[in-house]
Amino acid sequence: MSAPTDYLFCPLAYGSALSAIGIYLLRQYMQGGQFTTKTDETGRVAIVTGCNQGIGKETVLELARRGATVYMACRDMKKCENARREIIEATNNQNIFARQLDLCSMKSIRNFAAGFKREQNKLHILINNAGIMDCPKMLTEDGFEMQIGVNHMGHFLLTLLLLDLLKSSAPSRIVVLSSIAHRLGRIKRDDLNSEKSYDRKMAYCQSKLANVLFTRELAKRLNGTGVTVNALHPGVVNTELFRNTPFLCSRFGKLLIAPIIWIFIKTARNGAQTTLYAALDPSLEKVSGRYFSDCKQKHVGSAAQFDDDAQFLWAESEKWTGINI
Ligand SMILES: NC(=O)C1=CN([C@@H]2O[C@H](COP(=O)(O)OP(=O)(O)OC[C@H]3O[C@@H](n4cnc5c(N)ncnc54)[C@H](OP(=O)(O)O)[C@@H]3O)[C@@H](O)[C@H]2O)C=CC1
Ligand SMILES: CC1=C(/C=C/C(C)=C/C=C/C(C)=C/C=O)C(C)(C)CCC1
Repeated sequence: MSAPTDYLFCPLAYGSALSAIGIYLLRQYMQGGQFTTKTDETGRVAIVTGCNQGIGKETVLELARRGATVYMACRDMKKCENARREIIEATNNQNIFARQLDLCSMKSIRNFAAGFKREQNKLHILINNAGIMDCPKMLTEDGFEMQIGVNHMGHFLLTLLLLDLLKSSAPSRIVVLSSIAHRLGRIKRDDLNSEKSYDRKMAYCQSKLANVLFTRELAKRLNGTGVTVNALHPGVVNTELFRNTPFLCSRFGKLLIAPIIWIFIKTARNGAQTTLYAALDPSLEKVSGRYFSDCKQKHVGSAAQFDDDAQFLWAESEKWTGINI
């Protein structure tokens, strides 16, 4: 009979142990940079859009732990209330509020901003987090293609409606959740609303490029006001964002692809780290118009460096949403 220690010499056991350690280390590495700087956010007021789940919820949780007053701006009030209750229970911060905001509707956005201004006379942090990806062709209430409508136009209107409050509360920050996908995007000057043709993947990439171009143009316009605006890629994060991505949501995807992706994909908590860094890190107080990933400044894609595209998008966004500053 062989002794149990004989297994130590079995190549198969060695191989498996080394693979398991390798997979573990790779997964740890892929979780990315952590925001560990201690800050006290007591007395600071924040809005986070689309935060009943995913990266947004984890962002609110950490803001709440640090003492901030947070307005959770969500389209589904039942999901928002549940998340709010969980966050209050976990942090004992009672200053967390749930308010309705549907970025598919300019009326809802205007109602949210007006309601917020009736309740608060300060706003220090605006986090444009809500997003959708890969959806079939749909239009918002106001006739915008859904991905450019929610991811860019809705946040454009919301930000401009809140800008006076952000300015009077300076130093204050705007954080825009973009994506590495902006690198594949192109601003379709002749068909921004995808009326001539619609490709669901490219529509997402265009909307995330719009996030970076918006950040670029807004940073210029805010120069000297004490309000900064930065964009970021949170990493590839395990959230409901993939709900419309068929190859991942199919049985095949869940059984065969998901376990491989699991190695590379961040948890929502780790996906929130770059947002928290951009919103809170004291070293970024005067940094504006930049793009971050893994809690570090990164270069934007070449399509995000065209000032004339940024100005075109700004002018179109003003036209579509009927607001200008
Ligand atoms: N996960 C990832 O790998 C990556 C994410 N990102 C970006 O991060 C951000 C957060 O996404 P993530 O947490 O991953 O995704 P989730 O799908 O988990 O969260 C998105 C949130 O946005 C909300 N939302 C969607 N549509 C609207 C709307 N019309 N009005 C208001 N809220 C809305 C959703 O609400 P509801 O629950 O009601 O649907 C949800 O709370 C997005 O901007 C996304 O583009 C960027 C790169 C990679
Ligand atoms: C398939 C596959 C991957 C998945 C990549 C994905 C799914 C990227 C998604 C990016 C998104 C959604 C950006 C959103 O804005 C990894 C993890 C790179 C490596 C292993 C193979």
